[in-house]
Amino acid sequence: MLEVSAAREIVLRHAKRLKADFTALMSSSLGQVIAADVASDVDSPPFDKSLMDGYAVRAADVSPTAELTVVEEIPAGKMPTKTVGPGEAVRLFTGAPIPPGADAVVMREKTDSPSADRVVIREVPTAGQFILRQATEMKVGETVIPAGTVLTPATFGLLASVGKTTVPAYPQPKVAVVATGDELVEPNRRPKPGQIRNSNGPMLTAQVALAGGLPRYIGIATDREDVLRSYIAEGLEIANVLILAGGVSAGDFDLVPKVLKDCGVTAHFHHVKMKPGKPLLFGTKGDKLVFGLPGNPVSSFVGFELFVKPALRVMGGHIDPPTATQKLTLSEPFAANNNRPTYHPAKRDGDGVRGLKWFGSPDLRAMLDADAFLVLPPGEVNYAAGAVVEVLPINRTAS
Ligand SMILES: Nc1nc2c(c(=O)[nH]1)N[C@H]1C(S)=C(S)[C@@H](COP(=O)(O)OP(=O)(O)OC[C@H]3O[C@@H](n4cnc5c(N)ncnc54)[C@H](O)[C@@H]3O)O[C@H]1N2
Ligand code: MOO
Repeated sequence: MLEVSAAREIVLRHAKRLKADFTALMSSSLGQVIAADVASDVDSPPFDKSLMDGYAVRAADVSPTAELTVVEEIPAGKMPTKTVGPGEAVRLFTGAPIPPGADAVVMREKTDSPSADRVVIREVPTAGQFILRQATEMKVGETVIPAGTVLTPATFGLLASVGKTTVPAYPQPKVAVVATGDELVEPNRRPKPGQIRNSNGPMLTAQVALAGGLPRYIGIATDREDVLRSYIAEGLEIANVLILAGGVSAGDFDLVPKVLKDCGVTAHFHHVKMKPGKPLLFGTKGDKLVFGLPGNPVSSFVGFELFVKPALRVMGGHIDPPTATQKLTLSEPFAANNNRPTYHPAKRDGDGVRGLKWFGSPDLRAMLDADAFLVLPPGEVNYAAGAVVEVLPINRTAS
């Protein structure tokens, strides 16, 4: 059976970055990755500008208690029309251009104004003070946002300052989600005897969104080949990635592997040496990726984190698949005995981590507090508090 690392390599070999397209700067594009370097079309600031409200002066002119003639007033947004000569000052405001001749700004609080055209300067300025030189932040033609940058609020602001309202970016992969199983009803229904609610659908669509994909929930496919076939066909039609949850193991009603094959999907693996989530299937049809996640909710969750999420990150143009594990110290003793490498729900605890109480793959409730998994080797483990363990962190929210 394939190790997790080998299975992930197979997935990543098939996950290709999507073709970049122009994206408007809207909240829905936050998190997308910019596909080409963005250069500035302006100097910023475009002129030497004042960092304070006050007076532009010639530093060499100003002795303690110098009185200067105010020759002009420059609000932000206006250009100076006069040169500051000896014994002269210009009244100006934060953001206003520095007039020629001046080489320092004195804050208004350090001055007195005996009349509209006179100012007494009560501090001796150093040359250059409170002046932000032209192009300190960026020069015309300079690359200010390299390809690979993620669209964040700061990126939006920077793009706006260089005149961009759209930018080439990798699209978010579209991900169709299908739940399978005759026992399932949607969450707004009361389950009848033998039924349970579909928790994987909402959980997986949320995981897709958090991983930077665009979820498209298709519905619950019953355990009939024709129904499953039509859901699979729809998913393959509308999305870059199709996720099915349930129906992938060995039962008579576990139809997913067979129907995927009928639909032209080539399976690359169908079992991974891990717990939970062993009967996980990965296949492709052309450039579409297909994941058959085992139906137990925590199996689906772990399968998504380990295999679907790295694929979505690559497809969305992210540079590093964000599934690296970390070494953390256990804050409490932890013991387990599993026959396969196991991902056990855990919670980070200060600088350390602790294993959560969990009875296995159907126990989604244990995930309520989880923000990581302990990555446990197979066999018996008996760790004391303070032992260093491998941990797979998970994002719980967008922040
Ligand atoms: N003979 C074997 N039986 C099983 C094997 C095996 O290798 N041989 N593997 C076991 C393992 S491990 C897992 S995990 C499960 C996964 O099986 P399936 O993917 O076929 O999942 P189902 O049988 O459809 O469901 C399993 C379990 O999860 C519940 N479920 C399914 N979908 C949802 C959903 N959308 N929301 C909430 N709960 C869901 C379902 O009712 C079942 O209880 O197979 C073992 N069996
Ligand atoms: O691996 Mo299954 O996911 O044990 O429950």
